[in-house]
Amino acid sequence: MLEYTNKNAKSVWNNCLNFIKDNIQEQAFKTWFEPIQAIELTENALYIQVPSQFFYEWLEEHYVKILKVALTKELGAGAKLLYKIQMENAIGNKQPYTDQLPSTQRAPVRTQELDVPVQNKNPELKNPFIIPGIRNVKIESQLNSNYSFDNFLEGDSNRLARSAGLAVSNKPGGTSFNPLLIFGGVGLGKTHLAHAIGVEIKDLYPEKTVLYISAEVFTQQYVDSVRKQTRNDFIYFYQLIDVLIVDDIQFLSGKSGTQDVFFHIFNHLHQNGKQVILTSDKAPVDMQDIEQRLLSRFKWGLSAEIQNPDVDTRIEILKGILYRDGVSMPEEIIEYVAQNVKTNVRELEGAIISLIAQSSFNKREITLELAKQVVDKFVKNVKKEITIDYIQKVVSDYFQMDTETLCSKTRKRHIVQARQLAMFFAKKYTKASLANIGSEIGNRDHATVLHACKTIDNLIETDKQFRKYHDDINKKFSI
Ligand SMILES: Nc1ncnc2c1ncn2[C@@H]1O[C@H](COP(=O)(O)OP(=O)(O)OP(=O)(O)O)[C@@H](O)[C@H]1O
Repeated sequence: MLEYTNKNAKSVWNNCLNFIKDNIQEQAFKTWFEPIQAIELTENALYIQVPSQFFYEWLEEHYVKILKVALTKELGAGAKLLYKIQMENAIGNKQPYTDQLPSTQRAPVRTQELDVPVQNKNPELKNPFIIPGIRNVKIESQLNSNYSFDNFLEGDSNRLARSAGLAVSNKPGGTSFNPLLIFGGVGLGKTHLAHAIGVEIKDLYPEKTVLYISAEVFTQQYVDSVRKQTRNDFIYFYQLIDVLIVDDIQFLSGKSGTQDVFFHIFNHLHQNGKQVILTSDKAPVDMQDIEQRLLSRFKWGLSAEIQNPDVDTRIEILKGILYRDGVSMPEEIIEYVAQNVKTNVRELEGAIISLIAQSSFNKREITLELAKQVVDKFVKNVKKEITIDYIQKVVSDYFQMDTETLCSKTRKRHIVQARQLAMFFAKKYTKASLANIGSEIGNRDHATVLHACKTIDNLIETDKQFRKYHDDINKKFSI
């Protein structure tokens, strides 16, 4: 009887596959349909087995319509598709077993059955942090213990983000700040705060699995997992985390595969009351090439901005560094440095450290005169860096593309506009001729550069969003 049913399930499924194959791309068919097994047919319901929960979610997300059409053709209007999820490596059971789920038409993706902690089912998953061949289920947090709340000075510029971070640390997953998105310009302390939250949680809740990862490393791991066909392990791994901290989330921009996988991981964690902390160099509203559904999730919790610190906070930060390094310095020198290095905290740190170094190497007393020399050099050096190369880098970083793309021949509007902005800034901030600018930025002629500058002037006048791009980037050059 079972054999008879199996045979029917298979033939019904085969017919469905033939139909699906004709309607989707070959690679998608291979990836998402070939691994499926038809396992049972009861009246109007077909049970299929899929290799993972992620697989199920993907099918429901992307292929539910075509599945419905195919199955209705085979089994009539009341056709139902039911999924069984294969759980590999179950404890004490070498045989795969399944969790069962109904098909939906974008109904809730998760059901009770799926909420069973993945941990227990898959103790041997591959940890993307571990070199192949070495097994280790213990997840290292990758946190930097030098970054703590104690040495993250509070000021008006970061009060909201810092307080929200503290609240999240005290009750990870239990506040409405989930996700907590910390955003702000370069070198203002996002990474520091993100680590501090993780370190504090580890102190308060040592049993929680906390993981800090940059979006860049996350992307590399995902790409590797696709290459090595360990995508499911990758997803399982991330679903084990209690507190996931992803730094520089804007890096996911334009990477639709990684965004997709992150979306699923995010949903899993969020629905299971796990805490997600994200940092970004822009507010969600300004992120480009990030899928809407992901952006809307970023906005579920709290987006807290870190701004440039005011002079009082800069003084406190400098004092913190001096205290840490056991160096004393006259108040007027600290104030001088704080008043003159305004760009961001990283540069403030850089200036005071070079001042300390200068004085100790040259065995000179730290005087206001020495401070002036160092700061002058420091600030001037930063100014000197505005070259066409630097402009191309800043503009392409801002739009999350590489400089090759910026300079390419493409006519895609957003790339053309980024290129035109780079030309515009090159004209504004360098002494290079139009012809020179053109030849460095995409090998164009002087007329193209002239046209670019006019177009940008015009866009700044007429397009509010574009003006914001211009102003954001311009800030990076005006020191
Ligand atoms: N409020 C603060 N108190 C003390 N140190 C700070 C503060 N804000 C930033 N810093 C220090 O400034 C430096 C730069 O901070 P961080 O790396 O966290 O910046 P970021 O915003 O993540 O920058 P990026 O966008 O480049 O990644 C770090 O050394 C950090 O410790």
